[in-house]
Amino acid sequence: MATEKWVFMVTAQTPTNIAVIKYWGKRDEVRILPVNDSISVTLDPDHLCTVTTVAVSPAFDRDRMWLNGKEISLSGSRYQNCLREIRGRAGDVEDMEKGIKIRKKDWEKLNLHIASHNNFPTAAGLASSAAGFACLVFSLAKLMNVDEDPSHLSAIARQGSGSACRSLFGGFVKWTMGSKEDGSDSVAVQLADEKHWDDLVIIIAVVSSRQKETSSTSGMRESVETSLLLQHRAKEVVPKRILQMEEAIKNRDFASFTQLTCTDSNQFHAVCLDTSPPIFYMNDTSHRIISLVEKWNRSEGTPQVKF
Ligand SMILES: Nc1ncnc2c1ncn2[C@@H]1O[C@H](COP(=O)(O)OP(=O)(O)OP(=O)(O)O)[C@@H](O)[C@H]1O
Ligand SMILES: C[C@@](O)(CCOP(=O)(O)OP(=O)(O)O)CC(=O)O
Repeated sequence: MATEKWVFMVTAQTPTNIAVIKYWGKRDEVRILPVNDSISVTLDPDHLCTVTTVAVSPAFDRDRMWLNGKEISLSGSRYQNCLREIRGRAGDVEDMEKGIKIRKKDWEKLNLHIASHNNFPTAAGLASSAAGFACLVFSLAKLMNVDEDPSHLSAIARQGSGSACRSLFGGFVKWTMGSKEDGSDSVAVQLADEKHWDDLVIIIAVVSSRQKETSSTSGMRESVETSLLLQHRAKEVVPKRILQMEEAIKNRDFASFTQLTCTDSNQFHAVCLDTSPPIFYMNDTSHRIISLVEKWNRSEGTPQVKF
C-alpha cells in the first residue's frame, strides 16, 4: 500500500423497489430472513433512488457515514454486518494513474467515508432502506473489487434491510425466502428484466413525507408476535399468490397483475390492523386514492371522485 495521503472513491446510484407481493415478518431477526417469498418491481434508476459515494484513504481514522448530509452512526448491526461481509470478500485494487495499490489484506486496516443521499423522503414508507442498503453494498463491492454475482451481493444487502436484496436487480425480482438456517439461500433472483414489460407505468403518489410512526422493522416484529392473520398469510396465501404473480408477469397480464398487487397490499394492511397494538400506515388520502382506483377500474370513463 502506498504511504502518501490519497483518496480512492466510487459513486453508485440505485433505484428503490416497490413490492407487489409484500415481505412482512421475519423468522430470523439478526440474519433478516423472511417468513414468505416476495416479488417487487424495481423503478427506473433515475426516479426514486439513492446516490452513494464511498471513499477510502489512509488519512481516515475511522469509518464514518453521512445520510442526506447528516452524520449517522455506523455502530448498528445492520451497517456492521454489511461492512464486515464486503471487507471479507475484498480483492486487490490498483489505480496506475494515481499510483494507488491496495492489497486484499489492507482493507481490514483502511477506514471508509460514506456519503449517501436519497432523492425522496427517508423512512416515510417509500423503501428508502431498500435503495439505501442496496446502493451501499453495491458501491462498497465496486470500491473493494469484490468478485461476486448480484445474487450473492443481494444476500449481503439483505442483512442491511430485507427489501434491499431486491434492488440489486432491475425489472421484476423475487426474493426467495430460503430454508437454510445461515440464510445463504435467502437471495434475490431476477424474474424478468426491465425491457420485458416496458409500457408498464408505476405512479408513486406521496401522500405524506413525514417519517412513519412505526418503522417496518418494529412493525413486522409486532405482527409476527401478535397477528394470527400473518401466520395464515405466510403459510396459506402467499405461496399460491407468488405462483400466480410469476405467471401474470411472464404473460404481461395486466388485469391479473394489478388484481394480485391490490389484493396483496390490502392484506398487508389488514395484517397491520390485526397486530396488537394495531399499526396504521394509510391516511385519508391513501383511502381516497384506493377508492378512486377501484372506481376507475370499474368504469369506462374518468371517475368523479373529489379529494
Ligand atoms: N441511503 C441510505 N443509506 C443507508 N441507509 C439508509 C439510507 N436511506 C435509509 N436508510 C436506512 O433505512 C432506515 C429507514 O428504513 P424504514 O424501513 O423504516 O423506512 P423505508 O425503507 O423508507 O420505508 P418502507 O420500508 O416502509 O418502504 C433509515 O432510518 C436508515 O437507517
Ligand atoms: C412494507 C414493505 O415495504 C416492508 C419492507 O420492510 P424493510 O425491508 O424496510 O424491513 P427490514 O428488513 O426490517 O429493514 C414490504 C416490502 O418491501 O416487501
